[in-house]
Amino acid sequence: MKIAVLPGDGIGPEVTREALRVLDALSLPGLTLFEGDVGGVAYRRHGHPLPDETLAMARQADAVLFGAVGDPSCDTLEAHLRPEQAVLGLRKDLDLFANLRPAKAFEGLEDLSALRPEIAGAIDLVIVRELTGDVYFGEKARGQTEDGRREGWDRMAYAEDEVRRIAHTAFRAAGTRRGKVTSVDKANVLETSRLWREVVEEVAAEYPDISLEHMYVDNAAMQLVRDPGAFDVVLTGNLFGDILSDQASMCVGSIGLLASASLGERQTEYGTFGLYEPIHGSAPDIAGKGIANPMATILSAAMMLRHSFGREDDAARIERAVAAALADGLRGGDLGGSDNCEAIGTAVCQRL
Ligand SMILES: NC(=O)C1=CN([C@@H]2O[C@H](COP(=O)(O)OP(=O)(O)OC[C@H]3O[C@@H](n4cnc5c(N)ncnc54)[C@H](O)[C@@H]3O)[C@@H](O)[C@H]2O)C=CC1
Ligand SMILES: CC(C)CC(=O)C(=O)O
Ligand SMILES: [Mg+2]
Repeated sequence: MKIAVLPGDGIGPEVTREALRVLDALSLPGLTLFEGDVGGVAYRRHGHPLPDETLAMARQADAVLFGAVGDPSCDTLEAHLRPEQAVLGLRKDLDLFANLRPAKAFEGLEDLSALRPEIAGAIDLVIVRELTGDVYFGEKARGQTEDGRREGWDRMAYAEDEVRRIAHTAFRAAGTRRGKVTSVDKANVLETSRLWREVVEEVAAEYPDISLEHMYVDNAAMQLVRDPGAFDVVLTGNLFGDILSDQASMCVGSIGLLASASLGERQTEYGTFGLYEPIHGSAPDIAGKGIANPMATILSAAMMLRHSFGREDDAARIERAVAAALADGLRGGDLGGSDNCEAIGTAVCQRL
């Protein structure tokens, strides 16, 4: 079982280190780790945020464990050299079109949610976000209007097959959960969304036992804080899913808690090839202080064991250990506490 470890920038290396300690504590047989440069650190060492050797390492692995990329000192670089291009490039190159972002209440954490405890306690949803299309990957440019004003544009588009495959992912996921898909779009305004809705309806016909509702993204943002417990599977595009998942994290308690799996169709001898990362970024404001919450990355490693290595028992062990650490009062700064990154990693290891 080969894992390409790509820690990246900012708090990426800090949280990845703790996830690796947890994996190490499980003493899994046959695990081999390879580490590669990615993001701003790769740009400085190799002149590119996603060097060829890193890409080759990811392609040859059975799974990728990714920290985060992003570095304010790179913000003025040409777009294709920005650190963020590394994660976008990996997702596209590896055809990881299905991004699963589960958000579930932790017992004892309801009071730390941005929502009232009785509302927060009911949250148990998964955002199924399309990850290789939409406005993130559309043609983009800067120019000038005819009357000389600066303008910038990004093309938003989805082809029907792109919508169809992510819709199947969502309906299959709903079949293993509470049987409900909420497809989130902006079909009252966007042509892209009108096609999205049409194709989702076609796919829904193949899943008669799953209920489907459509919701505009502005309403979805509101409903997510009004009654998050009403959502089961949220199916949406790249841009809307990015925004709604950060919002969902605060319904649970913190962005430092939400994990993700980015999957495609490629199968290895152990499971589905995937890339696993916390939903947060490189958090430059707290980087280097050792105070980031590594739980999102640790939970991403659990998702890796489940989806890429078929080790459900070990995945559940990690998830129980994280829940137990929270139940025992472990709190990073993001949750108003003072436990540092390493202490949280240690606490999770002790509860495996
Ligand atoms: N997948 C990736 O690599 C992502 C990269 N980014 C990049 O990260 C950089 C920073 O972006 P931001 O918008 O600030 O988002 P961010 O998610 O890095 O941080 C937002 C806020 O949440 C806090 N935070 C995030 N993760 C935390 C953790 N584990 N523990 C405690 N606090 C945590 C940060 O300190 C900050 O106040 C940018 O360059 C951005 O492009 C952003 C999101 C995802
Ligand atoms: C570089 C960004 C597109 C990454 C991000 O914000 C995300 O995937 O959540
Ligand atoms: Mg994001």
